[in-house]
Amino acid sequence: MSPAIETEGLSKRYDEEVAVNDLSVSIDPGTVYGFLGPNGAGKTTTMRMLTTLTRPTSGTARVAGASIEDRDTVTPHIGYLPDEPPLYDELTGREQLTYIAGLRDLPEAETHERMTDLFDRFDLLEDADKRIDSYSTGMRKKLGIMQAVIHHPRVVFLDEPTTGLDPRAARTMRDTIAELAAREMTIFLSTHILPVVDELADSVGVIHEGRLVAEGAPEELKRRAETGEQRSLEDAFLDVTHDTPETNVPTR
Ligand SMILES: Nc1ncnc2c1ncn2[C@@H]1O[C@H](COP(=O)(O)OP(=O)(O)OP(=O)(O)O)[C@@H](O)[C@H]1O
Repeated sequence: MSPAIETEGLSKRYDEEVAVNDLSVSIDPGTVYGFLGPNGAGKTTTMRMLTTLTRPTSGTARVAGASIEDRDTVTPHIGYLPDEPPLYDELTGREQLTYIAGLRDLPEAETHERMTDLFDRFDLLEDADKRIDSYSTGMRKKLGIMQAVIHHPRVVFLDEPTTGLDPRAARTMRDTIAELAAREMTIFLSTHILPVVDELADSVGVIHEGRLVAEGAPEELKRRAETGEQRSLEDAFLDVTHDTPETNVPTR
């Protein structure tokens, strides 16, 4: 079974700033991979390289079996929910999804069926025909994930998917992520919300100043290597990123 995501020495430099430094990971299909790191650690830059939106300075990566240099082969197999979902404010939610499904060459009947299911699941049926410029932040986020998965991609990249959602919507988002993973979708999940990672991730990578500083199952990261003592994922995160509890790392 070839990895869903595989990177080898992936690096991105902006002038003097090394945003991502020699990143090598291998992620199996059907895995939820929690990608953690403090602000400015290199998470978004990594996701932008893996989704072919920005080119690496050096190193290679394959996503869903194709090189990220081969944008046309990669993009049909991936979905991406960036921090700010790319939406057309003047469209309605339904028009936006129809447009995206059209770009993805999804047949009309399937589009209709999946759209109805997604609007229902995220409790947006009543708002489906309202213009996006009337949507709240949480509603935009919901529509953002809907358009990231409507074509049933093999690999989906989610940047802070639960931020801005109320508790019920956050629950729906977590349930949806778990369901997608059960359907063999690979989820690359970047978030600061450690309980979400703790609940969903099969594997966790921690990036700090562009480098991968820890990787393993959440349970492994929580177990102190030397003593076997259990600690929280928050403690583990703060430890490997050399922050202290005073540095205001959001955990909810
Ligand atoms: N277009 C750019 N030009 C210059 N520097 C950039 C650019 N994009 C990112 N950087 C820098 O690269 C580093 C990594 O940024 P990135 O956005 O990947 O971090 P992040 O882990 O996603 O952070 P956050 O959690 O705050 O979203 C930061 O120091 C940032 O200033």
